[in-house]
Amino acid sequence: MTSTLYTLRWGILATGGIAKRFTKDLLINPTTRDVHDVVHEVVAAASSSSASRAQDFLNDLKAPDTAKAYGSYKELVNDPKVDIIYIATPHSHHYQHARLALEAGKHILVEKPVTVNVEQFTILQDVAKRKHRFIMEAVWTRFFPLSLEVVDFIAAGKLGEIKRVFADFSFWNHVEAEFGTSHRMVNMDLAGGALLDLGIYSLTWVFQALYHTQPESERKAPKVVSTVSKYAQTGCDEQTTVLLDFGGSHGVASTSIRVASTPNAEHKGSDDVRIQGTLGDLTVNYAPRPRTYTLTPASSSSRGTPGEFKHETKEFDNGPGGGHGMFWEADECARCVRDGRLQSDVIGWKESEEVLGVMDEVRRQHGIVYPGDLEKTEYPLEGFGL
Ligand SMILES: NC(=O)C1=CN([C@@H]2O[C@H](COP(=O)(O)OP(=O)(O)OC[C@H]3O[C@@H](n4cnc5c(N)ncnc54)[C@H](OP(=O)(O)O)[C@@H]3O)[C@@H](O)[C@H]2O)C=CC1
Ligand SMILES: O=C1OC[C@@H](O)[C@H](O)[C@H]1O
Repeated sequence: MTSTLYTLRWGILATGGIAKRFTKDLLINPTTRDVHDVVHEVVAAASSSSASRAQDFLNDLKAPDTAKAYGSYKELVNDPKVDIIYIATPHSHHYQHARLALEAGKHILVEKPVTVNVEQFTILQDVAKRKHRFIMEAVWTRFFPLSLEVVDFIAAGKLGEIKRVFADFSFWNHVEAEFGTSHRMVNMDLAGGALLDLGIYSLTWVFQALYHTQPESERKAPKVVSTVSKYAQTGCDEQTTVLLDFGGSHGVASTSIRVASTPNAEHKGSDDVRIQGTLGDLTVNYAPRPRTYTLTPASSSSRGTPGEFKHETKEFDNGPGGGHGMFWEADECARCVRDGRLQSDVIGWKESEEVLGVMDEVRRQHGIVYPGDLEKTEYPLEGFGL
């Protein structure tokens, strides 16, 4: 138990949608979520377009007056007051921006997916080791108390042997009208497509249940087959289903930007995640930002060993203190940096790499290649605002 309060000093790289949401969470007092060992300070933010955009961002969020606004990412990563950089640019740009921050000696939290392919992430790991700096992929879902409890429940064997996992994260959109061709969701120049943006959450649940719950030495990459429908206007994947075989246990990870389990705001379909073990079934209401899970034991008459749990739905507060739930991953960064760790156990480098490996394989199976320099590992490259 740490008795002193550790402060992690953040620099925010980019000022778009998720940067705003994450920074708002950083500014919430951790005691509102019963966290008493770490605290966060927003020291600076940078926009690639102008310092005034970064200043507006800080003002809108009511960041402390001392927070600096920069008009370039380079200035931000060279600010000696910043410990860690949160990289919130489109996925296409993560590798170049992560590299920029690491090379400047900063720890990094990189939005999902950490890079567009395994090759790029492998190089980031090498740089992090060389510089002795922390990197984590910002898969915030994994740090929700609900996720941690579900993973512990499965790892303790309480659901028996997990045989199947179905996980979906999808949006119900009129793709042509709402995303057109330039929105980052569909724009190949920004590594768009359902798989990397949303499907990563479906894969996260499959991996949480079938990979992370195994002892580290027994974790193995799954066999992968997949089907993809492409968006006619840009060629990105608009609907992807991946079958994963973990040595006889199956995962089905699906994603779509056309249809979803929430057709409209009032009416929701079934839960997004279903985990089936030999002792029972566990469903989770919503893949990225879970709030409830429901346990259903298998009928004891059909089993030698009945599960030691009852049918119940458990509800969690997924946004204490008025937040969105992104602060839990930030708390993990603070503890890892405080303790001199280069990676987290909750989403370590190997697991991010395996998930990315599945996405690489799906893209390989369907000939999806991001254009220009997006898949390259050379650094620095022109055109990334460096
Ligand atoms: N964890 C989560 O829940 C979510 C995660 N994400 C992830 O966050 C990342 C960013 O998504 P989001 O915030 O929605 O995206 P936005 O388009 O809202 O913001 C991206 C920001 O990146 C900067 N940027 C730098 N270069 C470019 C470029 N060439 N084109 C566009 N923007 C550029 C801009 O900031 P500036 O002008 O200040 O430099 C821009 O505002 C993605 O990787 C996505 O997967 C997104 C949504 C939710
Ligand atoms: O990470 C994400 O989760 C929520 C979605 O709104 C967003 O598009 C995606 O990037």
